Parts: sequence; structure tokens; C-alpha cells
Amino acid sequence: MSAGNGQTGGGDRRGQPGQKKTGRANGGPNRLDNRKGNRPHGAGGGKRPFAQKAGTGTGAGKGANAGSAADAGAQRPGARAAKVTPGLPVRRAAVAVLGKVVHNNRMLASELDAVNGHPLYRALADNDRALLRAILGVALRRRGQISDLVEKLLDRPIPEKTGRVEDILHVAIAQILFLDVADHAAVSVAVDEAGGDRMARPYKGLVNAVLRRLIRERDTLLADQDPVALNAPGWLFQRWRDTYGAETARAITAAHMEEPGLDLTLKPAENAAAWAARLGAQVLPTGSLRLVEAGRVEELDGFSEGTWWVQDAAAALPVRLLGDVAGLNVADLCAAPGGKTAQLAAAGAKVTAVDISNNRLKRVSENMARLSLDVEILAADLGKWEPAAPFDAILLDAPCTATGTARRHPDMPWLKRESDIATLAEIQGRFLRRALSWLKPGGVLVYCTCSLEPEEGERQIEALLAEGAGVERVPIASGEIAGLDGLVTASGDLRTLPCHWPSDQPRMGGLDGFFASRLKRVG
Ligand SMILES: C[S@@+](CC[C@H](N)C(=O)[O-])C[C@H]1O[C@@H](n2cnc3c(N)ncnc32)[C@H](O)[C@@H]1O
Repeated sequence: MSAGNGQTGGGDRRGQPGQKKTGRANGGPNRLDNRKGNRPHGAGGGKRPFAQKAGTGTGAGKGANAGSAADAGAQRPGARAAKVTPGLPVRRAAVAVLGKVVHNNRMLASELDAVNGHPLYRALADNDRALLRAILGVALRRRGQISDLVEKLLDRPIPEKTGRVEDILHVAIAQILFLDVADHAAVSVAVDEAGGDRMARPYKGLVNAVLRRLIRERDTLLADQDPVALNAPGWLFQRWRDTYGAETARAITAAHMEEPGLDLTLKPAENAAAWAARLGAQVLPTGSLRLVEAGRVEELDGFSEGTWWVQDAAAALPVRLLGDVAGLNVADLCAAPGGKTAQLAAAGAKVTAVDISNNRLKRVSENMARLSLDVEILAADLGKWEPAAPFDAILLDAPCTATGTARRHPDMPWLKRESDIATLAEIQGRFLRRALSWLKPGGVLVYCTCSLEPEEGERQIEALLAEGAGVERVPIASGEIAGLDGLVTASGDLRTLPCHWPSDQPRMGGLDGFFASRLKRVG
């Protein structure tokens, strides 16, 4: 499975209403400012999977103000239909979408798609959609912590077939602990929701009791947790410890707990400083723009004129390793939704963009039309496709576990299994060798993945070079690209981590985890 790390379009991104302030960890090179940030630390054990036990407590405060987006600091769009508990539709939708993600392995982005997403989400007004995204963002970023609390708050397991009880509790706890939603409102709506679900109804009192106890004991319960260790699946946290060391693994997970800013890539002819001033953005060391509060992407200056596209700062780096591509025939393999395609075309390359997914290629077409860029778009399976003629240069952004994108896709860690890594690594190795055979002699290929797992990055290149297959690495030279200091490995490859570029302003820090290596065909 892969994630669209190059979000080129407007998408459905807006500001998140009512988020409570949370801390962040620091670590890694290239701080964006000179001050150290704070991160709350708790004592306590490691990650435990969700578990249910029964509990005790007092009755819910019925008649509480269980409001909607307005409760969380956003404006309400207008009066609601009579006899619907205020705030219930958005929480019901949040519970339904959370269930799809964590029980049915559906990607959050698919469920929140404005056209094909979950019907309960699509039925919501704009402000309620923003509230739902805020709730689910927190529920997934803090999933380990919330699961640990539910386990501690219950005395014995809830029987199976309790409907949505688990998800109702998670959505309510996310609001109570991490969003500016009134406690009584979150409890009241959660209880009403359980009451409206045939399977969950017998556990209405339990939901009420658990949430009431959470409110009473929150300080003690939170003080007893180690959020950083809890908020990644245990197997993944252990891998990151093994690969990067304990301190960096903690910094990675801490970065995932923060909502990231919005990164934009400008067309090369544009003036970054002038656009930063116009958009209220910061120019990042590598030239991308970063906005802390974006609102609706489609309403930002320059969107309709096609001046820029949405792309994480790390995702913008691999294409730059190809150097000057003006006039070259370049294949962009695994191209959708087209962030790197846009970079190549805007730099003057003659681009052939290939991807297996017709749906995702539609987004490439839409994005290139908005950006007035001309590219050839091909739907093909890289396992079978053969080009008519070799290319001067190739970018291969191979399908991967996307564990580097958890800042922007907080569902990602919870959707993965450890076995996915080997499955995808086999595909990556195959595609890499095929793609190299499509290069002209002397041609350059950049291989990249948005994964933190070395099997999908460093190990691929080591294995390839060990074969002596007419290919050599072209290491990234010091100073070759401004801002890359600290992001290049001893072998000359690119390795970015979510904890790089830490900042006291959480949304200003971090970048996606990417690996990229530059290879030259010498045979
Ligand atoms: C990481 S995403 C690419 C992101 C894109 N390069 C960008 O910057 O916007 C990986 C892509 O690989 C595509 N893909 C997966 N398997 C493929 C295959 N067998 N052949 C071609 N493309 C494939 C997926 O559809 C997905 O769009």
C-alpha cells in the first residue's frame, strides 16, 4: 500500500478548529529556530493493544451542551433540523469513519474524500467536516494513549459484538483530553450515540461511567503515561529504535503526534520570498513554503493561477537530485497524484508519467491542467510495461509502506503490518531493476520511497550495488542543494526523518520521512 505523498491539489485541507495545545519533542539536525521546545513526559509502560474491561462510575449529565463545531471554536453554519442532538451527526460520522480505518483497514484520506468518501462525512456541513477531521486526527495521533486509558478505565473486557462502543469511547476521549470540547458535551453525545446503536445500547451506562471516571482521574491517568512510547504500534516503535536509536525513535513518534503545517512547492520562476510574504508563509531551508494556518487550500492566493502545488518539503527533494532536466526525456514512474511530475514538467522536462491507478491518474490530469503543465500520462503496471524508447533520466517513487508520512496520514502506522515491508521491498527491488534497464547509457535514475524502513531504502541500494549490475551511485555532494545539510547519509543518499527541522512551533517543524538515492547507468 502506498500513500500519496505529493498532494498537489487543493484536497479538503482546512484549519483544525479548537485543538488543545500539546507539546513536542526535539531532536535531529537543522532546527528552524534556536529555542528548545517542550514535550510532556509521563512514566509508564510500552504500547499495549486495545483491550476492554468493564467499569464503574456515576450517571451522565443529561441535557448538557453537546454542541457541534461551535463547541470546538468553529462557527456553526446555521440552525440544525429539529430533534437531532446538536453535535451528534458529526460525532456519529467520526465514529463510523474511525471504525472503517481501524477495523476495515480503509485509508482515512479515502473516507474523507469529498466525492467518494464516507456518506456520513459527505453529509456534513463544512464546519462539521473540519471538526470531524480534528477529532479523527487526534484520535489517530493519540490512539495508543487512548487505548491504554480505555484499558485502565475498565475492570473486565466488554464482550464481543458491542457494536461501536470501542470507537465511541475513542472519539469521546480524543475530545475530552485533546480538543477544546466541553467535557459534559462530549460525554452526553457519546452516551446518546451508544443509545442510538442497537448493539451498543446495553453499554450506554458503561460509556457514561468510563468517561465520567476519565474526567475525574484525568490528571493522574495522564501523568502515568509515556505518550511517545504509546502512540506508535509497538512493532513499529521497536523497529525505529533498532534502526535510528532510542532517542531518535522517540523524536519520530513525538513528531507524528503533531498536526503538520501546509507545504507548497512554487514553480521555479516564482519569487519564494515574495510569495511567502503574500501567503504568510515561511521559506524552508530547501525552498519550499510552509504555512501554519492555511484555511481552504483552494482559496489561497495563487491556487487558481497554478503558481504552486501542495507537496511536503521532503517529497520535493528527490526530483532535485536529477539536476537540470530541461529538455530531457524523463520518466516519472509511480507518478500519481503528480507532485513530482509537476516539478519535472515545471523544470522543462518532457515527462512521461506512469501509474497503475486510473483514479489517481485523474488527479494527475487535473493537477497538470490547473498548473498549465504539459505531460504524457500513461496508465500501466510497471511489472509488465515496456517503454518504446529509453529515457535520459528516470524518477522511481516506488510503492512503499509510507511509514514516513504519518505526520500527514496519522492512520498510516495503524494500517500497516510488519509483513508489508518484505512484500513491498520485493516489488521495489523488481521495479528498480526494470527501471534501470530503461535508461540510456550514462542516464541517471533517482529511486525514492516515503518509508522510514531501511529495507525499502538503504538496503535496496546496497543489494543492487552488490550485484555489480552496470550501475553506480552518484553521491549527493556537500552544498549541492541548499538546506540538505544533515539530511544526507555517509554514503551520499538522502534520508529525511519526521523529527528533522524541529521548531518550537509544532506546525513549523518536521518533514516527511523519505529515502532517495541517485544512480547512474554505466553499462
Ligand atoms: C508513493 S505514491 C507516488 C507519489 C507520486 N510520485 C507523487 O509524488 O505525487 C506510489 C504510486 O505507485 C503507484 N503504483 C503502485 N503499484 C504500481 C504498479 N504496479 N505500477 C505502476 N504504479 C504503481 C500507486 O498507484 C501510487 O500512485
